[in-house]
Amino acid sequence: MVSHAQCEPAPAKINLALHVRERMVDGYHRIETLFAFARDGDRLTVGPADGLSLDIEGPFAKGLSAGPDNLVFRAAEALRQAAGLRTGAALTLEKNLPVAAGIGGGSADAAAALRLLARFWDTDAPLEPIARALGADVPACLVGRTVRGEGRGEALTPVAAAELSGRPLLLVNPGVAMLTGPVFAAWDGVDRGPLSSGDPLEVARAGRNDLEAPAIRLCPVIGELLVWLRAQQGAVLARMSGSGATCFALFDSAEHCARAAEQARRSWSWSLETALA
Ligand SMILES: C[C@@](CO)(OP(=O)(O)O)[C@H](O)COP(=O)(O)OP(=O)(O)OC[C@H]1O[C@@H](n2ccc(N)nc2=O)[C@H](O)[C@@H]1O
Ligand SMILES: Nc1ncnc2c1ncn2[C@@H]1O[C@H](COP(=O)(O)OP(=O)(O)O)[C@@H](O)[C@H]1O
Repeated sequence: MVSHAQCEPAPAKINLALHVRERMVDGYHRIETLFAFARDGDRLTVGPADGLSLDIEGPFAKGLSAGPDNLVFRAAEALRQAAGLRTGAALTLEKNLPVAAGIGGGSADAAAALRLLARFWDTDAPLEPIARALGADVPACLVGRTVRGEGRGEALTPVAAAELSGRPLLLVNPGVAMLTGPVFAAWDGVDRGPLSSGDPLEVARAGRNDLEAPAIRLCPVIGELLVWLRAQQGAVLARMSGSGATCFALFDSAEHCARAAEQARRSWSWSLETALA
């Protein structure tokens, strides 16, 4: 029996809106985004060991390296070094989220590893700098609540989003892995303006995902998925997350979400019926 202290959820990340503002001199793009999290995702467990080890199980374990390049492993190594520890950990990742899907699986796993191992190793080494070094989405995943991200997405401002919590959410992936780099590279370079501020649902609805158009150009089935999601009864907002290909819909009721989820299971490669955290 795994105790609560030895288990940590790694919830799926959703970009409720993602505005691309400009290409910076280092080649990266400055973005403004509204991050939110699902109630479900991957799951990480830990047990005692002399060295560091990682096992991956679950529906998306296949093809994912469990070696030192895995973000869980990199997070564990970085924390061990920052805390000056020599202790090990036997980690098991239950990989429920598709890989390279725009829902931050790797970033969520890295953040979960930091939270879990800080507890397991009983260290108060600051986690935020480690998160920043691991990837732009990792600081937001470390917070794990609705938050606004600027810069590369790592400069965070908290958002009051109590009314979003529990909102029925459907995630759907058409079965294609999207690499983030080519999608940014296919952006047309037009700054369509900032993300507004205020009520997060209104900010999201008034916003856009500027990576949708380039992702659809690279992978037209994403456009078909968005048309399908927007036609579902009770869908109040349907959009692509991150660089895709996963798209999400927020629903006005759990019943409408369940009905769409049932259809999605028949029509699309992967889907997850959940709610916003
Ligand atoms: C788009 C977002 C939105 O949350 O999520 P995902 O789709 O990855 O989940 C993130 O900004 C993903 O940020 P990050 O995790 O740093 O992306 P990486 O995989 O490191 O980036 C791969 C490549 O994409 C390009 N890239 C990435 C981020 C950015 N702000 N500008 C870029 O131009 C760069 O060419 C980079 O080498
Ligand atoms: N624990 C992990 N889970 C998923 N991907 C990982 C992990 N560790 C490293 N990666 C690598 O990170 C890349 C991005 O994956 P992921 O975080 O799932 O997608 P995205 O950046 O689209 O949200 C993948 O191509 C994969 O090789």
